[in-house]
Amino acid sequence: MIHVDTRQAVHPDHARTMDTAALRAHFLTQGMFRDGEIRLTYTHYDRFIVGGAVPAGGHLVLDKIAETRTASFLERREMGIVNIGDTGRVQAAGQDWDMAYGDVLYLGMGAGPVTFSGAGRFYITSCPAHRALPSRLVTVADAKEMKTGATETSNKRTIRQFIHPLVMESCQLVLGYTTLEDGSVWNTMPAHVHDRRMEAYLYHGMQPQSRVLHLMGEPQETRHIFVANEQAVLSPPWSIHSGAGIGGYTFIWAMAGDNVDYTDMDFVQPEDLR
Ligand SMILES: O=C[C@H](O)[C@@H](O)CC(=O)C(=O)O
Ligand SMILES: [Zn+2]
Repeated sequence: MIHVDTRQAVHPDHARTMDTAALRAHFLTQGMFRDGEIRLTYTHYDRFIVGGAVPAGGHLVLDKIAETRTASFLERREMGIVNIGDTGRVQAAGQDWDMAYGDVLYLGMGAGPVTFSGAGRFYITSCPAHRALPSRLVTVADAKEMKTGATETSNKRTIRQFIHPLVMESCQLVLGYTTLEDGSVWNTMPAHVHDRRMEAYLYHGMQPQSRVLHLMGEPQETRHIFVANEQAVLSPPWSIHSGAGIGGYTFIWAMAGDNVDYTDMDFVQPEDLR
């Protein structure tokens, strides 16, 4: 069973009028990881898709969805998959890959139906592509690691870049994940925006009772969303995306847009946030 939820793009003038329920309905995705299901959210920001596939020992096939009106999901798209569960298998284009926890799989345009099996909890990201590039498994050892932040500023963390020009080629997709050091709580502070690219943050590795206070909105018009484990926030091009957690967490960041330049960010210092 494949379930797709569509989210329209929201103008920042509209977003600033929203109450908590409306902010959550437009920008938060909940319940993506359910046993035996593929659950996707299609956002009109850069036509990005995020979702979950939990085969729970069975097989799940992502072949096509009505929303793209293409013969196959990947006909004109590329995909990045992160396994946030136990070892599982992904099959596409006559190849199969065993994915351990934390591994990332890139599937190029035209790879055909995608089959998920095993004990994996697969986080799916996808965006339009303009040419077929080779599919590739990127393990944690292959990723580019970046240490940033400091204990004094409560934001010491490791950023791992997987689908990134320094590691491999993609069309639009840029993806990796960031893990907070014990006792550090803040991600992406100082905050930034990049109007050229939308972004999605999937928070995971959290205790069930824990929450991340995710910050969004224009830098001088911020709002917050309380996020639970395995929920994602869709970040519009005009929005900051930053957060502080009650306990430890990891978040998968994925972007699409005009460039694949990870360093292209317009920073906003804390004193300029409102
Ligand atoms: O555009 C890049 C993204 O927002 C993230 O990679 C930032 C991040 O992981 C962090 O600062 O912890
Ligand atoms: Zn960003």
